Amino acid sequence: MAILVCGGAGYIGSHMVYTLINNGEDVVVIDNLQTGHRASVHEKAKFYEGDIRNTADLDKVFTENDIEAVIHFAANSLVGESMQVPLKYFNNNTCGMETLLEAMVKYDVKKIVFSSTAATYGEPKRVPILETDETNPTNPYGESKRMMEKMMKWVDMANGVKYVSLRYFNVAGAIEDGHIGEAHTTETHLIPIILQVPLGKRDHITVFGTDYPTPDGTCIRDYVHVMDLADAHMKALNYLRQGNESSIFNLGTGEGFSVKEMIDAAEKATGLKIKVEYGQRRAGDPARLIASSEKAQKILDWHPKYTSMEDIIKTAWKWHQTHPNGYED
Ligand SMILES: NC(=O)c1ccc[n+]([C@@H]2O[C@H](COP(=O)([O-])OP(=O)(O)OC[C@H]3O[C@@H](n4cnc5c(N)ncnc54)[C@H](O)[C@@H]3O)[C@@H](O)[C@H]2O)c1
Ligand SMILES: O=c1ccn([C@@H]2O[C@H](COP(=O)(O)OP(=O)(O)O[C@H]3O[C@H](CO)[C@@H](O)[C@H](O)[C@H]3O)[C@@H](O)[C@H]2O)c(=O)[nH]1
Repeated sequence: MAILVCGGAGYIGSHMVYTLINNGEDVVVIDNLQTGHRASVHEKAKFYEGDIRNTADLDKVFTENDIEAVIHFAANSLVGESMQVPLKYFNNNTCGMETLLEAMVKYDVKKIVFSSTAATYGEPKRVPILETDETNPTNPYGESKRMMEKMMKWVDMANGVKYVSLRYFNVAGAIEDGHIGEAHTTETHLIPIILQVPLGKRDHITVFGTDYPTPDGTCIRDYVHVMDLADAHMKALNYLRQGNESSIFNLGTGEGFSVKEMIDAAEKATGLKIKVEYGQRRAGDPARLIASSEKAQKILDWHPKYTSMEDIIKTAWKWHQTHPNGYED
């Protein structure tokens, strides 16, 4: 039987496909390539160019393959954009989940591992954030993902589709050998933007806000390596295979780093000076997001290998240096 990876041509999805294949799994990918890259998909995976909102595309995948479980990455995920065009997020993310779950029920597929996000929490009342803390999303992206979690809960109760929802904090880095990595045409993430400066693609990095209630005034985030994340998905899949109940897990390292600290770490990782300018806050940015991943540690036995920001950035740097134009190289 095969694992269906929805959005397997994207940044995190492509790392997941490699990890699954290295673990001896058969993999089928469906991706509409709106932000993904065909070249990022492992050659041993069976690839379908299709849209998860299209029932006919899903029928084809589920009838031509014996699918054991789904790992679901396919989504739009730009926080700022979601504030401008919320319906795009409710359509692709929330409606996409509806058609996918419909197909899973129809074809009797009873396991799903889902990409959720720290954005489901909104502005946290305390850090580190626990899975049982309140969810009050402050943007349509986080809201769409929270709605997707709730849909899975009801479909579990009605149809017995078991889920693991993984709430990622800030995903970063690339596979160690640097042959796949983060290649978003519209890049908003901090680490790739910082690295565009030493790559000569950007004159400086603008730090969004220096007046946050943090020790150096810049926002604090919990950065987790993409390969550690893929490892957590393998563990979540095996957790479902063992017949366990549906559950939600945070995925982060449990340690926060400020934007300034990340720029310092990037200077060390690249050995190059990075020009910085200080700007206004970006709307919707919480001051501090740090995960408690104790639940994932205890129940999934997940222990992230990467805890040094310099090491995480070194893997991203290797990818960007060898692929300055992403998959166009
Ligand atoms: N990158 C992060 O820091 C982060 C943090 C928390 C959660 N997430 C979540 O992880 C997932 C993957 O994120 P990413 O950074 O790899 O994004 P990405 O844009 O690189 O990957 C998403 C993939 O899904 C595909 N896709 C989108 N809509 C589709 C549809 N309707 N049908 C078929 N394919 C579709 C895209 O073409 C792309 O290949 C997303 O669900 C995102 O919300 C990401
Ligand atoms: O040019 C830049 C880009 C970012 N930042 C700051 O860097 C931090 C991290 O920003 P970014 O990399 O854009 O990540 P987040 O906005 O924290 O969001 C990511 O992490 C969330 C979980 O924490 C996920 O929900 C989102 O999908 C994912 O994009 C924030 O304080 C930004 O204000 C800058 O100062 N300058």
